[in-house]
Amino acid sequence: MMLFNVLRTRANINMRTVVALLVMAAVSTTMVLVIVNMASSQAEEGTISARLLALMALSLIGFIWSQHTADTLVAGEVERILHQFRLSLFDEVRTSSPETLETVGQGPIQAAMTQEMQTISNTLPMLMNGIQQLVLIVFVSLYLAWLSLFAFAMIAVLAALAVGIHLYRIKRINAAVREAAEDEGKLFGGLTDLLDGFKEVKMNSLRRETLLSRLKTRSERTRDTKATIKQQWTRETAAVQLAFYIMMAAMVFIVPMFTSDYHDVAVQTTTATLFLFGPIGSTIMTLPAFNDSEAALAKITSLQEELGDALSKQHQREANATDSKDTSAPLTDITEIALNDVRFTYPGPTGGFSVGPLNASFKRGEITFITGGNGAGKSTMIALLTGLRAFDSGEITVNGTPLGIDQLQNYRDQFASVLAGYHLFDALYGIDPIDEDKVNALLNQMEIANKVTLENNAFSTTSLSQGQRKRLALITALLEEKPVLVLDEWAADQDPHFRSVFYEKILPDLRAQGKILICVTHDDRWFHLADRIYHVRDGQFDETST
Ligand SMILES: Nc1ncnc2c1ncn2[C@@H]1O[C@H](COP(=O)(O)OP(=O)(O)OP(=O)(O)O)[C@@H](O)[C@H]1O
Repeated sequence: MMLFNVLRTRANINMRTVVALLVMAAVSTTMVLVIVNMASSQAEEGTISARLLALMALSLIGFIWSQHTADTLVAGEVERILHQFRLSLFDEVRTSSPETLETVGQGPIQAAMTQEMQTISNTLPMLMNGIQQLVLIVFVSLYLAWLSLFAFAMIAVLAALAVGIHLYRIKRINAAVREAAEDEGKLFGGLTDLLDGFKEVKMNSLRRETLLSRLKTRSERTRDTKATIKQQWTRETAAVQLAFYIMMAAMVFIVPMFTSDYHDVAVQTTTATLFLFGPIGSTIMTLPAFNDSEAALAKITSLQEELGDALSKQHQREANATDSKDTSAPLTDITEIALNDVRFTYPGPTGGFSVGPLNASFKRGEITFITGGNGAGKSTMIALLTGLRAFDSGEITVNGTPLGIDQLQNYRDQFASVLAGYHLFDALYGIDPIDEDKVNALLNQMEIANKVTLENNAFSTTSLSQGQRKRLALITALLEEKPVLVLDEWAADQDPHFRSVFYEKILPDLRAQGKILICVTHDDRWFHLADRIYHVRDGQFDETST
C-alpha cells in the first residue's frame, strides 16, 4: 500500500476529489446499464422513451467528463511526484562524495531513475482504472442484487471462487516473471561484457567462444522461462473466460430452478452479468501492475534510505575534516593551501588502505610534483586535497586558516583538474561567458585547432586520440580560470614533443600567471622544473629536494 501512502502524502490534488470522480464515472456507467435494460423492456413493447434517451445522454456525458477529469488529474500528479523523486535523487547525488556513491552503487541509482520510475509512470494510470472498475463492480452488483438476490449471491460466490483460484495461480506466474527478469539482467550483463570488451573478445577466439556460449545459455534460459510464462498466461486468460461462461450458464440454467419470478428479470439480470465481466477482468489484470508499481516504489524508497544513511555518515566525516566554527566567508586571493596531519582510511570490513599523517603545502606561483609508485596513494591524496573525499582527522588550511564546514563547496570550486578517469564534456558547462578568442588560442597552443573547433559553445568533436582528448580536457580546465590546477599523470598519454611543450612551456606560463600547480607525474626528466616535489610511499609524504 506504499503507492496509496505516497499519493496521500505527496499529492497536491485532493484525493477525495479523485475518488468522487471515480465513483461518479462508475455510477454513470451503472446508469447506462440500467437505462439499456429499461429501454429494452420498452422496445419489447414497441415504445421509445425520450426521457430515457435524455437520461442516457446525461449518463454518457457524466461518464466521459468524470473519467477524463480523474485521468488527467492523476496522470499529471503522478508525473509531478516522479519529477520530485528525480529532483531529490539528483540533489542527493549532487551532494554525495565518491564514498557515498561507491556505497550505494551506480546501478541502483540508474535503475531507479529509469526502469523503476518508468514502471510507476506506466502502471499507476492502470491502477486508477482498476479502482474505477472496482467501484463499478460494487454498483452493478447492487443493481444485480436489486434485480435478483439469488442471482447476485450465485454470481458473487462463483466470481469469488474464480478470482481466488486465479490469484493463487498468478502467484506462481509472478515468481516465474521475477526469475525471467533476473535471467534477463544476467543476459544484459553478458552483453555489456561483449560490447565493452569487444576488442579483447575479437582478439581471442577462445574467450569469444566461452563468452558467447555463456550468452547463448542465458538467452536459452530466458527464452524457455518467457515462453512458459506466455503459455501460463494464455491458459489463465482462457480459464478466466471459461469462468465467465460458467457464470452465464448458471444465470440461465441454475438460477431459474431456484427462483419463481425470475422470468420477469431474466434478460436484465443476464445483461447485468455480462456487464460485470469487463470490470472483473480489468480489475484482476490490474493486480500484477499494482505489484510491479509497489515493487518499483519499494526499490526507490530503499535506495533513498540507503543514500540518506550514506549521506549522513558523509556529513559526519566532512564535519570531522573541517573546522567547526561558523565560517562561510568566500575564499578569495588564495596564496597557499595546506594539509595538516591529515589521516584517512578507506572504509572496508577488514580495514582498507590508510594514508597519513599527511603534511604538505602548495603555494601560488609554484609547481608541485607528486611522485610515487602504483598504489602508493597519490590519487587518494589528491582526492583528499581537493575535498572530493572527507578525511578522518587533520585539517586543510587556506592562507593559514582552517577550512570551515560551510566553505567546503566553495573550496572545491577553487580547483580545476584533469584527474584519473576524467570525463570530457563536449559542452563548456560552467564557463560563462565563453571567450572564443581564448578558446581558439588554447586550441592552437594544444596543437589541435585543425581537429576541433568551437561550435555553439561546445567542442565540435571529442572523438580524438587519448592524448588529444586530454589536451581538450586541459583546455576546459584552463578556461575555468581557477586559482588551483591539479593534473593527475596528464602528460602520460602525450608524445615526446608535446610532453616537452607541456613541461617547458605550458606549466611555466601557468606558474607565471600565479596559479597553484599540482601535478602527479613520473617524468623524472622534468623534475628539475618543479619548485617542490612530494614523494608518496605507502600513504606517506616525503618532501624531496628538486
Ligand atoms: N575506492 C577505493 N576503495 C578502497 N580502496 C581503494 C580505493 N581506491 C584506491 N584504494 C586503495 O588505495 C591504494 C592507493 O590507491 P591510489 O589510487 O591512491 O594509488 P596511486 O598512487 O594513485 O596509484 P596509481 O599510480 O596506480 O594510480 C590502492 O592500493 C588501493 O588498494
